[in-house]
Amino acid sequence: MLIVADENIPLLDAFFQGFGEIRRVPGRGIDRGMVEQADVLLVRSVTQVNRTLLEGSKVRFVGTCTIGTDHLDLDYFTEAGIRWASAPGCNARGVVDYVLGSLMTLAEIEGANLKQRTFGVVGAGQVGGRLIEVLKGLGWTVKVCDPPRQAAEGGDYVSLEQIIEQCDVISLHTPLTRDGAQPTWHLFDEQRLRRLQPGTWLINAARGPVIDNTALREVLLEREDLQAVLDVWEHEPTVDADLADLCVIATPHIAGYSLDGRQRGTAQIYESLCAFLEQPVAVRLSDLLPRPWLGGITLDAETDPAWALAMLCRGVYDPRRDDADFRRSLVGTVSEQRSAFDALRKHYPPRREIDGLKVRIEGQSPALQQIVSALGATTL
Ligand SMILES: NC(=O)c1ccc[n+]([C@@H]2O[C@H](COP(=O)([O-])OP(=O)(O)OC[C@H]3O[C@@H](n4cnc5c(N)ncnc54)[C@H](O)[C@@H]3O)[C@@H](O)[C@H]2O)c1
Ligand SMILES: O=C(O)[C@H](O)[C@H](O)COP(=O)(O)O
Repeated sequence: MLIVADENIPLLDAFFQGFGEIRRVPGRGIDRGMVEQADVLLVRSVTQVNRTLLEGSKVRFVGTCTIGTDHLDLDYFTEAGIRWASAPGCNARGVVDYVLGSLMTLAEIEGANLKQRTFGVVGAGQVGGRLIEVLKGLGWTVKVCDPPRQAAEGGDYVSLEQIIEQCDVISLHTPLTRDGAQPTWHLFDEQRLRRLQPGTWLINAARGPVIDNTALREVLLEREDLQAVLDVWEHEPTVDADLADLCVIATPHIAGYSLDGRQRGTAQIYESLCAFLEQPVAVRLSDLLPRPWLGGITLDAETDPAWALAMLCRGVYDPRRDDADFRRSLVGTVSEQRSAFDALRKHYPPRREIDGLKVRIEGQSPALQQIVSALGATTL
């Protein structure tokens, strides 16, 4: 069996060497010639997998080690009888850590009290759902917009217009869709961006085109009160450097790049391939993941809860380093900037998730206890 795989997929040998030959290729450069003789194609989000790439090839299974699937032509897969799998939820916790780290940074910059903010989460799936749980666990006010979920299950949801009118922190966690009843392409267009409440913080760690980037640049130029955090960009790996300049935090699509999340993505696709081939699962991620290294933080019961929260979140992930590295890369020609975007991602340093955090509270502090459990960390 020949497996053609994006060279940036971690643990390729550990999971897939038992199946046959693995041919590693650069994800952005995968072409017809490379996949013609492949039985299995393993990708990440940077490879467009469609008729143009696959027609006439031997590929029978496509696995994307990512949550997002907007780079896959699923209609074509159905037509061609190609089985596929994605990795739902694999790096959701990493994205939540990114949002929390960004909120702590924004709060510090603005001297804001997060308790007094109203949080709007757009998209309540694997990422948004976890984020809502954490924010509510912290006792903060959260409003949720998810029309597909609302239609399917009912529940306590608000409209996007209500999010815009009532929230001063808005975090986007929808897939990128162009068709269907609730398309998300340019969900935040110029008109909606202009209606954001004074002082709103807008966070996008979903997909770049969920916000009209040109309109956002115009609106941010006019309205200094708005703060934008962007991890994803229209036309990646090309980034509008002027827009990045106007953002309070700008990063190169690494919100979900926790080591755990990336390795979990590979593990989930391995399990799907085993199911496709009707083979038993022989390799376990738990045997491969390095030990959590965030063990053993001790807090005194007298510790200020707001300080403790910021310290715990930023101890796990502080977006300021990625922001600084990214801004330094936005120089030179467009082609140099595109290469730098990919290089920052390819050589991303290991980062662990907040679940691995172990906290000892010395004395009794219900407020600190609430924070630790809301974050999903373990109390020692
Ligand atoms: N920046 C990153 O590193 C990173 C990492 C992981 C995922 N992502 C992106 O985040 C997206 C969300 O991930 P997820 O795991 O939560 O996906 P999910 O499929 O579990 O959840 C998406 C939710 O969005 C809802 N939704 C769809 N259209 C909507 C609309 N018009 N308005 C409001 N809600 C809508 C869906 O009903 C669903 O509940 C992914 O599709 C991916 O594009 C980015
Ligand atoms: O959809 C996802 O899972 C994320 O956006 C993922 O982190 C993208 O990373 P990439 O596949 O581009 O390496």
